[in-house]
Amino acid sequence: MGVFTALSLEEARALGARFGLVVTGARGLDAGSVNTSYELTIEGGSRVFLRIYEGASAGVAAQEARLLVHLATHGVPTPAPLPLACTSGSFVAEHAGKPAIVLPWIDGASICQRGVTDAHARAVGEALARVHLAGASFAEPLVTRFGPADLAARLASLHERTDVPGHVRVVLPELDRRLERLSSPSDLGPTVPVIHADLFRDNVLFQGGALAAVLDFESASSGSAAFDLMVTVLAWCFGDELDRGLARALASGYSAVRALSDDERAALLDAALFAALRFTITRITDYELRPRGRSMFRDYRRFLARAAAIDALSARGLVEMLDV
Ligand SMILES: Nc1ncnc2c1ncn2[C@@H]1O[C@H](COP(=O)(O)OP(=O)(O)OP(=O)(O)O)[C@@H](O)[C@H]1O
Ligand SMILES: N[C@@H](CCO)C(=O)O
Repeated sequence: MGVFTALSLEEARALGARFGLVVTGARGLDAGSVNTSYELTIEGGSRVFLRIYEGASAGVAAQEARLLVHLATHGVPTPAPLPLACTSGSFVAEHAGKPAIVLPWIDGASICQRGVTDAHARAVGEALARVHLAGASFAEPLVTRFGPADLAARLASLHERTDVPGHVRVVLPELDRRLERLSSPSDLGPTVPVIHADLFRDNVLFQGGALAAVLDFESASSGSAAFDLMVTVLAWCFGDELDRGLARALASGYSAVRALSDDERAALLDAALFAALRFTITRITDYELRPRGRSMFRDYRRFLARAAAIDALSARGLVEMLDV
Protein backbone atom coordinates (compact mmCIF):
# COMPACT_ATOMS: atom_id res chain seq x y z
CA MET A 1 0.00 0.00 0.00
CA GLY A 2 1.08 3.56 -0.50
CA VAL A 3 3.88 3.33 -3.09
CA PHE A 4 2.50 2.81 -6.57
CA THR A 5 5.08 5.00 -8.34
CA ALA A 6 8.82 4.53 -7.79
CA LEU A 7 11.04 7.52 -7.07
CA SER A 8 14.83 7.26 -6.96
CA LEU A 9 16.87 9.60 -4.78
CA GLU A 10 18.09 11.33 -7.93
CA GLU A 11 14.51 11.87 -9.08
CA ALA A 12 13.54 13.06 -5.60
CA ARG A 13 16.37 15.62 -5.72
CA ALA A 14 15.20 16.92 -9.10
CA LEU A 15 11.58 17.09 -7.92
CA GLY A 16 12.55 18.78 -4.65
CA ALA A 17 14.60 21.38 -6.56
CA ARG A 18 11.42 22.48 -8.36
CA PHE A 19 10.11 23.51 -4.92
CA GLY A 20 13.41 25.13 -3.94
CA LEU A 21 14.28 22.21 -1.65
CA VAL A 22 17.60 20.38 -1.33
CA VAL A 23 16.50 16.77 -0.86
CA THR A 24 18.87 14.40 0.93
CA GLY A 25 16.61 11.37 1.38
CA ALA A 26 13.39 9.82 0.06
CA ARG A 27 11.39 7.09 1.76
CA GLY A 28 8.21 5.57 0.34
CA LEU A 29 5.41 5.49 2.91
CA ASP A 30 3.07 2.63 3.59
CA ALA A 31 0.21 5.11 3.84
CA GLY A 32 -2.89 5.92 1.87
CA SER A 33 -4.76 3.79 -0.59
CA VAL A 34 -5.16 6.06 -3.59
CA ASN A 35 -1.96 8.04 -4.08
CA THR A 36 1.77 7.46 -3.65
CA SER A 37 3.33 9.11 -0.60
CA TYR A 38 7.01 9.80 0.17
CA GLU A 39 8.78 11.35 3.11
CA LEU A 40 11.52 13.59 1.76
CA THR A 41 14.37 14.63 4.03
CA ILE A 42 15.66 18.12 3.40
CA GLU A 43 19.18 19.46 3.90
CA GLY A 44 19.35 20.46 7.56
CA GLY A 45 17.23 17.49 8.65
CA SER A 46 13.62 18.70 8.29
CA ARG A 47 11.07 16.67 6.34
CA VAL A 48 8.29 17.26 3.83
CA PHE A 49 5.49 15.04 2.54
CA LEU A 50 5.40 14.33 -1.21
CA ARG A 51 2.15 13.17 -2.80
CA ILE A 52 2.16 11.74 -6.31
CA TYR A 53 -1.39 11.63 -7.64
CA GLU A 54 -2.21 8.24 -9.12
CA GLY A 55 -5.53 9.06 -10.75
CA ALA A 56 -6.14 12.80 -10.69
CA SER A 57 -5.19 15.09 -13.58
CA ALA A 58 -2.82 18.03 -13.11
CA GLY A 59 -5.87 20.33 -13.25
CA VAL A 60 -7.62 18.48 -10.42
CA ALA A 61 -4.44 18.41 -8.35
CA ALA A 62 -3.96 22.16 -8.91
CA GLN A 63 -7.51 22.91 -7.80
CA GLU A 64 -7.06 20.78 -4.69
CA ALA A 65 -3.83 22.66 -3.94
CA ARG A 66 -5.60 26.03 -4.28
CA LEU A 67 -8.33 24.76 -1.96
CA LEU A 68 -5.77 23.64 0.63
CA VAL A 69 -4.04 27.04 0.53
CA HIS A 70 -7.40 28.78 0.95
CA LEU A 71 -8.48 26.62 3.86
CA ALA A 72 -5.11 26.75 5.62
CA THR A 73 -5.07 30.54 5.41
CA HIS A 74 -8.64 30.77 6.71
CA GLY A 75 -8.28 28.85 9.94
CA VAL A 76 -8.46 25.17 8.97
CA PRO A 77 -5.74 22.97 10.50
CA THR A 78 -4.44 21.51 7.24
CA PRO A 79 -0.98 21.77 5.64
CA ALA A 80 -0.81 24.23 2.73
CA PRO A 81 1.17 22.95 -0.29
CA LEU A 82 4.54 24.50 -1.08
CA PRO A 83 4.64 26.68 -4.21
CA LEU A 84 6.94 25.83 -7.10
CA ALA A 85 10.11 27.91 -6.90
CA CYS A 86 10.07 29.33 -10.43
CA THR A 87 6.43 29.38 -11.48
CA SER A 88 4.39 31.93 -9.63
CA GLY A 89 1.02 30.72 -8.32
CA SER A 90 1.62 27.07 -9.14
CA PHE A 91 1.89 24.19 -6.68
CA VAL A 92 1.99 21.16 -8.94
CA ALA A 93 5.09 19.50 -10.39
CA GLU A 94 5.19 16.28 -12.40
CA HIS A 95 6.84 12.91 -11.86
CA ALA A 96 6.47 9.92 -14.19
CA GLY A 97 3.75 11.84 -16.01
CA LYS A 98 1.75 12.23 -12.79
CA PRO A 99 1.00 15.40 -10.81
CA ALA A 100 2.94 15.83 -7.56
CA ILE A 101 2.65 18.25 -4.66
CA VAL A 102 4.75 18.83 -1.55
CA LEU A 103 3.25 19.53 1.88
CA PRO A 104 4.87 20.49 5.17
CA TRP A 105 5.43 17.36 7.25
CA ILE A 106 2.88 16.94 10.07
CA ASP A 107 3.92 14.93 13.10
CA GLY A 108 1.01 12.92 14.33
CA ALA A 109 -0.96 9.73 13.96
CA SER A 110 -4.50 8.69 13.23
CA ILE A 111 -6.57 7.25 16.07
CA CYS A 112 -7.94 3.71 16.11
CA GLN A 113 -11.66 3.39 16.80
CA ARG A 114 -11.22 2.09 20.33
CA GLY A 115 -8.94 5.04 21.09
CA VAL A 116 -11.45 7.73 20.11
CA THR A 117 -12.44 9.82 23.15
CA ASP A 118 -15.01 12.57 23.54
CA ALA A 119 -12.15 15.08 23.32
CA HIS A 120 -11.02 13.67 19.96
CA ALA A 121 -14.59 13.67 18.65
CA ARG A 122 -15.12 17.24 19.81
CA ALA A 123 -11.89 18.39 18.10
CA VAL A 124 -12.93 16.69 14.86
CA GLY A 125 -16.35 18.39 15.00
CA GLU A 126 -14.67 21.76 15.52
CA ALA A 127 -12.29 21.18 12.60
CA LEU A 128 -15.16 20.19 10.30
CA ALA A 129 -17.04 23.37 11.19
CA ARG A 130 -13.90 25.37 10.37
CA VAL A 131 -13.83 23.75 6.93
CA HIS A 132 -17.42 24.86 6.32
CA LEU A 133 -16.75 28.41 7.55
CA ALA A 134 -13.45 28.84 5.70
CA GLY A 135 -14.82 27.26 2.53
CA ALA A 136 -17.64 29.80 2.35
CA SER A 137 -15.24 32.25 0.67
CA PHE A 138 -13.69 29.72 -1.77
CA ALA A 139 -14.80 31.02 -5.15
CA GLU A 140 -14.14 28.00 -7.40
CA PRO A 141 -17.00 25.57 -8.03
CA LEU A 142 -16.29 22.10 -6.63
CA VAL A 143 -18.52 19.40 -8.07
CA THR A 144 -19.14 16.16 -6.21
CA ARG A 145 -18.47 12.78 -7.80
CA PHE A 146 -20.79 11.12 -5.30
CA GLY A 147 -24.19 12.76 -5.80
CA PRO A 148 -27.44 10.82 -6.24
CA ALA A 149 -26.97 10.54 -10.03
CA ASP A 150 -23.39 9.24 -9.61
CA LEU A 151 -24.54 6.67 -7.06
CA ALA A 152 -27.46 5.66 -9.30
CA ALA A 153 -24.98 5.05 -12.14
CA ARG A 154 -22.85 2.88 -9.84
CA LEU A 155 -25.92 0.89 -8.79
CA ALA A 156 -27.01 0.47 -12.41
CA SER A 157 -23.57 -0.91 -13.26
CA LEU A 158 -23.86 -3.38 -10.38
CA HIS A 159 -27.17 -4.64 -11.74
CA GLU A 160 -25.54 -5.20 -15.13
CA ARG A 161 -22.36 -6.91 -14.00
CA THR A 162 -22.23 -10.68 -13.97
CA ASP A 163 -19.41 -10.97 -11.40
CA VAL A 164 -21.32 -9.49 -8.44
CA PRO A 165 -21.26 -11.90 -5.48
CA GLY A 166 -24.58 -13.19 -4.13
CA HIS A 167 -24.31 -11.31 -0.83
CA VAL A 168 -24.09 -8.02 -2.77
CA ARG A 169 -26.78 -8.95 -5.30
CA VAL A 170 -29.33 -9.56 -2.53
CA VAL A 171 -28.88 -6.06 -1.09
CA LEU A 172 -29.17 -4.21 -4.43
CA PRO A 173 -33.00 -3.82 -4.24
CA GLU A 174 -32.64 -2.31 -0.76
CA LEU A 175 -29.98 0.12 -2.03
CA ASP A 176 -32.19 1.05 -5.01
CA ARG A 177 -35.08 1.78 -2.64
CA ARG A 178 -32.96 3.84 -0.31
CA LEU A 179 -31.47 5.89 -3.14
CA GLU A 180 -34.83 6.46 -4.77
CA ARG A 181 -36.15 7.88 -1.51
CA LEU A 182 -33.18 10.21 -1.09
CA SER A 183 -32.54 11.21 -4.67
CA SER A 184 -33.50 14.87 -4.40
CA PRO A 185 -30.45 16.91 -3.31
CA SER A 186 -32.81 19.22 -1.36
CA ASP A 187 -33.46 16.29 1.03
CA LEU A 188 -29.99 16.87 2.42
CA GLY A 189 -30.51 20.49 3.40
CA PRO A 190 -28.76 23.73 2.37
CA THR A 191 -25.37 23.55 0.69
CA VAL A 192 -22.11 25.32 1.45
CA PRO A 193 -19.28 25.89 -1.08
CA VAL A 194 -16.90 23.38 0.56
CA ILE A 195 -17.53 20.15 2.42
CA HIS A 196 -14.77 17.63 3.13
CA ALA A 197 -17.08 14.66 2.47
CA ASP A 198 -14.62 11.99 3.62
CA LEU A 199 -13.56 12.95 7.15
CA PHE A 200 -12.70 9.46 8.34
CA ARG A 201 -10.17 8.63 11.06
CA ASP A 202 -7.35 8.08 8.57
CA ASN A 203 -7.79 11.65 7.33
CA VAL A 204 -7.11 13.30 10.70
CA LEU A 205 -3.76 13.36 12.51
CA PHE A 206 -3.55 13.87 16.28
CA GLN A 207 -0.46 14.62 18.29
CA GLY A 208 -0.40 14.41 22.07
CA GLY A 209 -4.21 14.49 22.22
CA ALA A 210 -4.47 17.63 20.05
CA LEU A 211 -5.74 17.63 16.49
CA ALA A 212 -2.69 18.29 14.29
CA ALA A 213 -4.21 18.24 10.80
CA VAL A 214 -7.21 17.43 8.65
CA LEU A 215 -6.03 15.75 5.44
CA ASP A 216 -7.16 14.49 2.06
CA PHE A 217 -9.57 16.91 0.42
CA GLU A 218 -9.82 14.79 -2.72
CA SER A 219 -13.56 14.23 -2.23
CA ALA A 220 -14.21 17.86 -1.25
CA SER A 221 -17.06 19.54 -3.10
CA SER A 222 -19.85 21.95 -2.55
CA GLY A 223 -22.56 20.16 -0.66
CA SER A 224 -24.77 19.82 2.36
CA ALA A 225 -23.19 20.71 5.69
CA ALA A 226 -25.65 18.34 7.41
CA PHE A 227 -24.44 15.52 5.16
CA ASP A 228 -20.79 16.29 5.94
CA LEU A 229 -21.51 16.35 9.66
CA MET A 230 -23.28 13.00 9.44
CA VAL A 231 -20.51 11.43 7.33
CA THR A 232 -18.14 12.42 10.11
CA VAL A 233 -20.42 11.13 12.87
CA LEU A 234 -20.83 7.80 11.04
CA ALA A 235 -17.08 7.55 10.49
CA TRP A 236 -16.01 8.38 14.06
CA CYS A 237 -18.84 7.32 16.34
CA PHE A 238 -19.53 3.70 15.45
CA GLY A 239 -17.74 0.72 16.88
CA ASP A 240 -20.08 -2.22 16.62
CA GLU A 241 -22.94 0.18 17.24
CA LEU A 242 -23.62 3.91 17.42
CA ASP A 243 -21.77 5.51 20.33
CA ARG A 244 -24.18 8.25 21.34
CA GLY A 245 -21.73 9.95 23.68
CA LEU A 246 -19.12 10.32 20.92
CA ALA A 247 -21.75 11.53 18.45
CA ARG A 248 -22.91 14.18 20.87
CA ALA A 249 -19.33 15.27 21.60
CA LEU A 250 -18.56 15.57 17.88
CA ALA A 251 -21.74 17.57 17.24
CA SER A 252 -21.06 19.83 20.23
CA GLY A 253 -17.59 20.60 18.86
CA TYR A 254 -19.16 21.43 15.51
CA SER A 255 -21.86 23.66 17.04
CA ALA A 256 -19.34 25.53 19.17
CA VAL A 257 -17.72 26.83 15.96
CA ARG A 258 -20.67 26.95 13.53
CA ALA A 259 -24.32 26.69 14.56
CA LEU A 260 -26.53 24.57 12.31
CA SER A 261 -29.45 26.40 10.71
CA ASP A 262 -33.00 25.11 11.26
CA ASP A 263 -33.04 23.68 7.72
CA GLU A 264 -29.75 21.89 8.30
CA ARG A 265 -31.01 20.46 11.59
CA ALA A 266 -34.20 19.25 9.89
CA ALA A 267 -32.13 17.48 7.22
CA LEU A 268 -29.88 15.52 9.58
CA LEU A 269 -31.74 12.21 9.44
CA ASP A 270 -31.90 12.01 5.65
CA ALA A 271 -28.32 13.30 5.48
CA ALA A 272 -27.24 10.44 7.75
CA LEU A 273 -29.10 7.89 5.63
CA PHE A 274 -27.58 9.30 2.45
CA ALA A 275 -24.11 9.23 4.01
CA ALA A 276 -24.55 5.57 4.96
CA LEU A 277 -25.78 4.79 1.45
CA ARG A 278 -22.93 6.68 -0.27
CA PHE A 279 -20.24 4.68 1.52
CA THR A 280 -22.13 1.39 1.22
CA ILE A 281 -22.28 1.79 -2.57
CA THR A 282 -18.73 3.09 -3.09
CA ARG A 283 -17.30 0.39 -0.83
CA ILE A 284 -19.02 -2.22 -3.00
CA THR A 285 -17.78 -0.74 -6.28
CA ASP A 286 -14.32 0.36 -5.08
CA TYR A 287 -13.36 -2.39 -2.61
CA GLU A 288 -15.67 -5.43 -2.72
CA LEU A 289 -15.48 -5.73 -6.51
CA ARG A 290 -11.81 -4.87 -6.97
CA PRO A 291 -8.89 -7.22 -6.46
CA ARG A 292 -7.82 -7.29 -2.80
CA GLY A 293 -4.36 -6.26 -1.66
CA ARG A 294 -3.75 -2.92 -3.37
CA SER A 295 -5.15 -1.06 -0.37
CA MET A 296 -6.75 -1.71 2.99
CA PHE A 297 -10.10 -3.45 2.47
CA ARG A 298 -13.16 -1.48 3.58
CA ASP A 299 -16.30 -3.48 4.25
CA TYR A 300 -19.59 -2.16 2.80
CA ARG A 301 -21.53 -4.17 5.40
CA ARG A 302 -20.36 -1.82 8.11
CA PHE A 303 -22.12 1.07 6.37
CA LEU A 304 -25.23 -0.98 5.67
CA ALA A 305 -25.31 -1.64 9.42
CA ARG A 306 -25.01 2.09 10.05
CA ALA A 307 -28.00 2.69 7.75
CA ALA A 308 -30.01 0.18 9.80
CA ALA A 309 -28.96 1.90 13.03
CA ILE A 310 -30.07 5.27 11.65
CA ASP A 311 -33.38 3.73 10.52
CA ALA A 312 -34.10 3.07 14.18
CA LEU A 313 -33.93 6.82 14.96
CA SER A 314 -36.49 9.52 14.23
CA ALA A 315 -35.49 12.95 12.89
CA ARG A 316 -36.30 14.42 16.28
CA GLY A 317 -34.55 11.60 18.14
CA LEU A 318 -31.37 12.24 16.13
CA VAL A 319 -31.43 15.99 16.82
CA GLU A 320 -32.00 15.30 20.52
CA MET A 321 -29.23 12.73 20.61
CA LEU A 322 -26.77 15.14 18.97
CA ASP A 323 -28.11 18.05 21.05
CA VAL A 324 -27.67 20.47 18.14
N1 LIG B 1 1.56 16.40 5.44
C1 LIG B 1 1.67 15.17 5.97
N2 LIG B 1 2.62 14.91 6.90
C2 LIG B 1 2.77 13.67 7.43
N3 LIG B 1 1.98 12.62 7.09
C3 LIG B 1 1.02 12.82 6.19
C4 LIG B 1 0.81 14.09 5.57
N4 LIG B 1 -0.22 13.99 4.70
C5 LIG B 1 -0.63 12.72 4.76
N5 LIG B 1 0.09 12.00 5.65
C6 LIG B 1 -0.06 10.57 6.00
O1 LIG B 1 -0.21 9.83 4.82
C7 LIG B 1 -1.47 9.13 4.82
C8 LIG B 1 -2.01 9.07 3.42
O2 LIG B 1 -2.25 10.36 2.92
P1 LIG B 1 -3.46 10.65 1.97
O3 LIG B 1 -4.73 10.73 2.74
O4 LIG B 1 -3.09 11.84 1.17
O5 LIG B 1 -3.48 9.30 1.09
P2 LIG B 1 -4.35 8.93 -0.13
O6 LIG B 1 -3.78 7.69 -0.73
O7 LIG B 1 -4.44 10.12 -1.04
O8 LIG B 1 -5.82 8.72 0.37
P3 LIG B 1 -6.66 7.75 1.29
O9 LIG B 1 -6.77 8.48 2.62
O10 LIG B 1 -7.97 7.71 0.58
O11 LIG B 1 -6.05 6.42 1.43
C9 LIG B 1 -2.34 9.88 5.80
O12 LIG B 1 -3.34 9.07 6.38
C10 LIG B 1 -1.31 10.34 6.83
O13 LIG B 1 -1.07 9.32 7.77
N1 LIG C 1 -13.21 6.83 3.52
C1 LIG C 1 -13.74 5.97 2.48
C2 LIG C 1 -12.69 5.56 1.49
C3 LIG C 1 -12.00 6.72 0.78
O1 LIG C 1 -12.92 7.59 0.20
C4 LIG C 1 -14.35 4.71 3.10
O2 LIG C 1 -14.02 4.41 4.26
O3 LIG C 1 -15.12 4.04 2.43
